[in-house]
Amino acid sequence: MPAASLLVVHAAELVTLAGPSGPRAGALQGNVQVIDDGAVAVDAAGSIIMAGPTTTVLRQVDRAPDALVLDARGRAVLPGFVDPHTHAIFAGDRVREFEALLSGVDYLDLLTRGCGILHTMRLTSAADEEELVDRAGAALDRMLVAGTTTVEIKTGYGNTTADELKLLRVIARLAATRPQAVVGTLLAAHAVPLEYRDDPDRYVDIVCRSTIPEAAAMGIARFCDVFCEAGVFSLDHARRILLTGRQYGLIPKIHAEQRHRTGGARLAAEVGALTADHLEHVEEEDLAALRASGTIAVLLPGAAFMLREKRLPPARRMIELGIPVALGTDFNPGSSPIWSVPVIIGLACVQLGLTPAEALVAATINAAYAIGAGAQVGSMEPGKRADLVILDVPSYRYIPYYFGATLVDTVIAGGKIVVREGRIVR
Ligand SMILES: N=CN[C@@H](CCC(=O)O)C(=O)O
Ligand SMILES: [Zn+2]
Repeated sequence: MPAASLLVVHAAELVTLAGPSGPRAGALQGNVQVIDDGAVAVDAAGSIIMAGPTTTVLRQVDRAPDALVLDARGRAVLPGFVDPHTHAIFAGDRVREFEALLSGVDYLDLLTRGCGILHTMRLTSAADEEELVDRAGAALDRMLVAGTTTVEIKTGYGNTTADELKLLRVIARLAATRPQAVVGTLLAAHAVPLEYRDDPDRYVDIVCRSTIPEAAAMGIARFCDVFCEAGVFSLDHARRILLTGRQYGLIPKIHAEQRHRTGGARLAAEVGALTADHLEHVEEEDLAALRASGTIAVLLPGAAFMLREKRLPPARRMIELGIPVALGTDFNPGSSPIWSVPVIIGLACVQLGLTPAEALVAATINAAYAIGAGAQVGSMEPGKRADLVILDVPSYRYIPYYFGATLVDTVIAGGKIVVREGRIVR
């Protein structure tokens, strides 16, 4: 066993999330594994050596001479949050559009008028790589302060193949320079650019014949996603895009049944998508298909909240059926300008009826499996990346209870302290 170079000891509650491998479903959805007076030992390479009761860890793990010991008395220690669904690379914002939404304008009508996602696509396509790295980096800093140590980032605001490839380069630069682990997703089919409005098939041709093959060759994206929605990309478009992505080695993911039921959830099951995301408008037979295919439901209550969506995903029914549920922020400038996973946990409890334990599983280990990183992050287990969050409260149960509050004191990413007393350590 290597010597510990960092030890966190005497946590009031060490919430390890340790358990059998694979996403947690049904009765296991709420399996968080709490150790009172717990400790975690981290090696010099930034991996977890052991998590357990403080007395056991101190007895069994040797300490390097210069080891740093953090006393977490009175505090809860959790694995870093994993955000499995963000659109974090964009230029500008849509604060004025938010006011239009509040006054009753429909989110999808904005797209029809060339606004919404298309507005962000224009600004993002015009921005250079440097500016986008800086802007997304600032967003990732905010996420870090809120406890996110692993983040999935989608492209999707590029107008052309070249713009989408630019966004992939931004993802690669963020992955190389930020404290968080970053996972990339190609979302070339996010909105039909205005010039293809009358012939969306032609745009889908470009996505399938040029964007997907060229993007896959870069080796940056791991997943291929599509916004399957009435008036955006049809079920047939989505099928073609996801199958083409799969042919090029990109694992399917899908924005499904967000504003209307279009068959996206059943398509997810058909093409073996790892996740189906949103799912506000699913019906029982869609859930049966997801259950049968083992697809993870990624719920995004921030978007439903900001868009004042009346219909919410049937999270309790999903858990009852044994569908693993994960949570994401869906951070983006339109439907969810929310970067905080704790806020999402609060919404998931209050609006979707998850227990705090179920929501925590959804935002850590299940979110990790939702981006294919369940063996590396999402729980405190030997060999995993030492990503830890120390709260300034004694239990994870306070996260939804003190809704919207900043309870994160310290964040450790890959064994390094990156946030202390709520501030980034440079
Ligand atoms: N629904 C599609 N995509 C995003 C919204 C992106 C935007 O509005 O800019 C979502 O997941 O909610
Ligand atoms: Zn999204």
